Amino acid sequence: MSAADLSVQDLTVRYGSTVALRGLSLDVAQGSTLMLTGPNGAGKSTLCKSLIGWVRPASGALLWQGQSLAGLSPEDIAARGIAMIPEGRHVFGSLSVIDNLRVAATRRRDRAGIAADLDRLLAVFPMLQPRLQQAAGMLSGGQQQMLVIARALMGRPRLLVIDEPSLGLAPQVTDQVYATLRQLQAEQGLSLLIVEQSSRRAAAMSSPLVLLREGQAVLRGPASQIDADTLERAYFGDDSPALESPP
Ligand SMILES: Nc1ncnc2c1ncn2[C@@H]1O[C@H](COP(=O)(O)OP(=O)(O)OP(=O)(O)O)[C@@H](O)[C@H]1O
Repeated sequence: MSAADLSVQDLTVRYGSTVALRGLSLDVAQGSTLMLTGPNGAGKSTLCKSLIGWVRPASGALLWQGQSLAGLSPEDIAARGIAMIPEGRHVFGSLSVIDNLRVAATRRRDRAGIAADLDRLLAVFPMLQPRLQQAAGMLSGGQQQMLVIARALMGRPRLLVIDEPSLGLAPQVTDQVYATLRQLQAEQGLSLLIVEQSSRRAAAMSSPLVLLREGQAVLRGPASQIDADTLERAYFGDDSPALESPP
């Protein structure tokens, strides 16, 4: 098994008196995908925000390639290769598609590298090519999702954290988004942590899966080894299945 790129250890996060994560531990292996699922309020977005320094944990550790992320600013974390796409597909609606991509590279000085990255990304996201001069706000939901993924990749992350990529998308469009993510992973060895509120969609990725409820991992394992009934019971909390060993 590959080394863990990301290791979350006994993480607790509080918002005032609300405990959003209670001693959560999980790993994302290098170049692999971890699907994180669970009902509303389970703590999924809180984990994403903790990883990129938007939220400070009360206790526990976040290790990236063996180094602690404690106390680092979001900019420092991004510079170490972690990017997050928050829920809601935030494109700059009045900017053109190409300018949305260029904005992501404003801190880079390597013009040739930027041009090469744009070419590479447009090969992965061909639907953006004929729309480069269009306002991003005019794109369909699926195209906007592709654009925010492409934009995040302009920073050359090693780990991409995506909060609810399928939100509001038709199933067929969601399939295209996932196919593109798989292609990126195969080509670039990108590590992925993907939040999916739908446990069925999360399980369909046949990757390791962690199901959160009330800030705790109540089920985990390779999706192929978790049957639909067990998944549903864990999700709704009717009966807590025994914890399996971590993926
Ligand atoms: N800024 C905040 N202030 C106070 N409580 C918060 C804040 N953000 C989240 N919470 C609470 O923390 C808990 C976890 O929320 P979080 O958004 O991480 O869950 P989630 O699994 O992502 O749910 P959803 O899918 O609804 O976004 C919830 O009880 C939520 O109400």
